[in-house]
Amino acid sequence: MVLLVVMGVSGSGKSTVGSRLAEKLGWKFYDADDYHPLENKKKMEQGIPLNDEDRIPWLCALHDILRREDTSRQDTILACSALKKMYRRVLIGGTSAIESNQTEQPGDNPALKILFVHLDGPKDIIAGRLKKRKGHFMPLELLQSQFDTLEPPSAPENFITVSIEKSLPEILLQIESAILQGEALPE
Ligand SMILES: Nc1ncnc2c1ncn2[C@@H]1O[C@H](COP(=O)(O)OP(=O)(O)O)[C@@H](O)[C@H]1O
Ligand SMILES: O=C(O)[C@H](O)[C@@H](O)[C@H](O)[C@H](O)COP(=O)(O)O
Repeated sequence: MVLLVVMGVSGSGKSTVGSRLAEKLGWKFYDADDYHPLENKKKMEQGIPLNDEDRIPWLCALHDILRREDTSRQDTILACSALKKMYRRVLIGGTSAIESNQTEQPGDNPALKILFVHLDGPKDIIAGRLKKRKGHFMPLELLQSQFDTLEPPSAPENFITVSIEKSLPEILLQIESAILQGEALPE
């Protein structure tokens, strides 16, 4: 059973890659954008970047969704910016990750095993794609703040990095191959 979070800055391709992969594999798909409270969306629409206070409750709600799917052994893909290491810890451990600053918890609430797929690429390419994208609440001027906030995943986090300069089919194949090689099962 696999829990996969496709992460990266706005416009890196999270929703596209996540939904296509879920469709290809027959897995469940969630887009974190659908779970932002209205205030968060309004803020972003006005060109104001979100802060930790705005994001933590949203990430806790997303953790609860992943926890539920994990309990029912449902392979699941979530598209979520997850820009900071702390945000990824919340996705893994929920509120206890904030309280204890740890992801490993004993007892009946163990940390979730998540593979983070970081869609990584240069700002100019992403800006070009965002300019072409229509009907989305996220304005282009927030892209710099997304890059400023981004803490790319690093060891010992469980992650792979995928270049957004590849074609979509190549990206999907790289992720599928990482899953087959057991990258999603760190123990
Ligand atoms: N590998 C890719 N090659 C070319 N275009 C892409 C690729 N991945 C995503 N796109 C396009 O880039 C834009 C942003 O992708 P999207 O999935 O909305 O990003 P995000 O969910 O990270 O904000 C979309 O118009 C999408 O079609
Ligand atoms: O944490 C955040 O600041 C937001 O989640 C942001 O990173 C996310 O990207 C928006 O939801 C915009 O949506 P797109 O990522 O689809 O542009």
